[in-house]
Amino acid sequence: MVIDKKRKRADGPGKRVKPTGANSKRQKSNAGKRVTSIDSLAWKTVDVPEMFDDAEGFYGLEEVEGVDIVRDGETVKFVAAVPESEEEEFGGFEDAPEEKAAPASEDVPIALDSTTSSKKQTKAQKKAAKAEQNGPQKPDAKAEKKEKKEKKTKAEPAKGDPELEANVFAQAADLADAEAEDNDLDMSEWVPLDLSSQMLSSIARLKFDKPTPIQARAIPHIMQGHDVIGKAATGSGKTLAFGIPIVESWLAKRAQTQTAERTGPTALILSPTRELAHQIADHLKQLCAGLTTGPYICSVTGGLAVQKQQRQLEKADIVIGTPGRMWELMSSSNSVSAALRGIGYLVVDEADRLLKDGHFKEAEEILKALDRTVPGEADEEKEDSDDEDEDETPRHNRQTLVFSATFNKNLQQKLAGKARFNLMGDTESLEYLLKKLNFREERPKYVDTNPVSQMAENLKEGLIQCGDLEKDLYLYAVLLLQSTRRALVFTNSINTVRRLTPFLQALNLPAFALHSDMEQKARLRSIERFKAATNTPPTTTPKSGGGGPSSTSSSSTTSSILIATDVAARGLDIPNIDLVIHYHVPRSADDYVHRSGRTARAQHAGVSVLLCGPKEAVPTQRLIAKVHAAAAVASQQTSKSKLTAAGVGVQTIDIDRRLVSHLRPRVTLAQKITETSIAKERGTKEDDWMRNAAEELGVEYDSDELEAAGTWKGRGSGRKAREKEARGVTKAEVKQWRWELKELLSKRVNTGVSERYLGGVDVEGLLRGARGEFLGQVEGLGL
Ligand SMILES: Nc1ncnc2c1ncn2[C@@H]1O[C@H](COP(=O)(O)OP(=O)(O)OP(=O)(O)O)[C@@H](O)[C@H]1O
Repeated sequence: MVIDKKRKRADGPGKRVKPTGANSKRQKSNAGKRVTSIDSLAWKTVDVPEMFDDAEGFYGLEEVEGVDIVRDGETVKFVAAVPESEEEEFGGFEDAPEEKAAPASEDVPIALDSTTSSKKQTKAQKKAAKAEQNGPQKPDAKAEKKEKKEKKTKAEPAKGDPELEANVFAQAADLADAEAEDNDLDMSEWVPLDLSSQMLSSIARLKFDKPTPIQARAIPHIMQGHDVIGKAATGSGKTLAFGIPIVESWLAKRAQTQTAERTGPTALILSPTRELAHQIADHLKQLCAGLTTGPYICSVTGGLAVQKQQRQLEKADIVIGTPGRMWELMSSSNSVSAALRGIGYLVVDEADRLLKDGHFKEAEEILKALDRTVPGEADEEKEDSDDEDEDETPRHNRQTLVFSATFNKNLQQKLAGKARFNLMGDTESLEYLLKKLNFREERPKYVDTNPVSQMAENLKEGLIQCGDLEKDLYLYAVLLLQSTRRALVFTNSINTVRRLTPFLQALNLPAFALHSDMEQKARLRSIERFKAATNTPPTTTPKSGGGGPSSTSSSSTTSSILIATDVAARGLDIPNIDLVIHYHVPRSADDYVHRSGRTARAQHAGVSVLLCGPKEAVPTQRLIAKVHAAAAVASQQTSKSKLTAAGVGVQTIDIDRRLVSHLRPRVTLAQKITETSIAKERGTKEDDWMRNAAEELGVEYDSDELEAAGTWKGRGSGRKAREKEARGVTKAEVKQWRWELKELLSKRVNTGVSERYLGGVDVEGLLRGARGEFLGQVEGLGL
């Protein structure tokens, strides 16, 4: 039957339907078919004889076969075979006559009667059951919420890319789901940043309902194509401030090319430390986890297999690397360098650190390689511009983004527009490197969200004065007194990390080490263990009649402790670090800011405590005053000179010395055990080394003789003597110390400190004078 016979249509070609049978009524068995709209039928163009080519009304004729035309009251329906791919989606006709049920069969998967397909039946039943569980209001509420959100976020489907369009709708639905789960996650504060709905959905999955100030201010500049220098307090979300626009750019590029084919890396992110590089990669992966298709992100750092990283680099869209390994790979492969010359973004994270500390040379080489003009690679425009002005005109088309919590002050003034970069002077300065970065714009956008303070808002700071040789004791006291989930202890030397870790472990504290001399895998393992440790304070076993820590594996309320050098000072974002202890005072104000910034991140609270020897206290107060003075003056509290003298911003903590003295016997035993084991280990290593050297020289090795010959009284001789003494300690003595320490740890320390702070102190018993001296309530560190 032809329903639209050879007629010319203004809105499209003519159509005719060839029904399967003469019966125009509902078919007896319509198994495998369904009612469908006329436009979604499988129309085929009809070959029209040449003679009709130009004839009025004879072009563009289409026909379709195998369609039943069914009269349904006053209307006509088209019933056609369903393509296989759609079978799963089909829900069955509501009005199908029950008695016409077709047998459920693989070959006839779609029946007019919903009861005939066991598969669909189960699906429908599940759906119904879910609806029942959710209650009748839920679907409507969800739809309402979704509609509201779509309006709010102005989510527009990407045009012209059906896959992306489908993704956008899927994401919008996911976003609604994510929101529904999270009750009222209102994402409206992200709207002014004009992000894609895919991106909004991914951010919603992270439960970040609003941008942080640095994100709100830096993202629009970056998305408008500017170079940006961003300064914001530690833990304020700088990673996503550059990460979101980079991923957005990748999504846009992919939508434009409409192909899965790679177009080379989009961004290179340089990080000063390996851990930070891995963390940035993880953070960006988390951001992209909500995308249907995300960029391939890889980290390129020292300490891990080069070959694997080379392979990953070949397919990477976003590369995060430390300068050393990055340069190693770039200098050994032209194709890697060539691919990176096409990046859209170069990010220098923790710029001020990256450019110091031995990274400078490699960073400079990388920058040179990125800007190198290679015959065949350079386009004419670039070559012309090189001729015109070699120094001033950037030879690339990338945006440069530089971020840190601290930037040198002169630089800030210069960036504020008072002067051009002055290249005379220290070549290893940040200024010099910024010049080397070869910004695309003459003046990059400078975004400073904390012009007066680099410290996190919710950070409390304290300083404890103690004897030079009492730092171990006070470290232990602070760890006991300050209830924490995770504590991070900073030292200035690798040897101190090596000593403090077993020292705290001997005291039953869960300590892990991190320093640059460790194998990379061990470094990552330490961080993982530190992170993995339970967040709930360890349980304590009350002992009868006394106050003090319990006999459980940990005698403090800290679930894990990381002892680290400054390798952990920058950028590391580990949740639930509530306490940072500066066992050694930081070397600079910036180091203080970054170390302390490992706590009180992302609006959480945290405490930073400095342990200062007698000579360290005054200069440290001054150093911290420097960090705080600007903020205090800005808030007009008092004059700058007064502030500096008073050491504003850090209060002195007076821990009751009687309490500390109660801990001394344990600390002394733990020190002896640790030092003996380190000395023995070192002695064995030294001994082996000397023996090998002697063997190579062909002389006889006699350790006593050699030692006597090499005896000197200079620097370090005291340590040598102590080590020698420690090496002489017998196994039985060490065993005895361990037993004594175990005994001490199993007894409660009668400190009188409130139960809250010493995990199970029998305060009431102490008040009744049950045992020992009651020292009064100590409210933690009083911070
Ligand atoms: N918009 C947001 N809302 C809530 N939390 C966020 C948001 N953006 C980032 N965060 C979280 O804040 C924490 C700190 O972010 P990030 O590590 O980027 O800080 P940072 O400014 O780079 O710190 P640092 O200067 O120490 O390197 C991270 O755990 C991150 O997941």
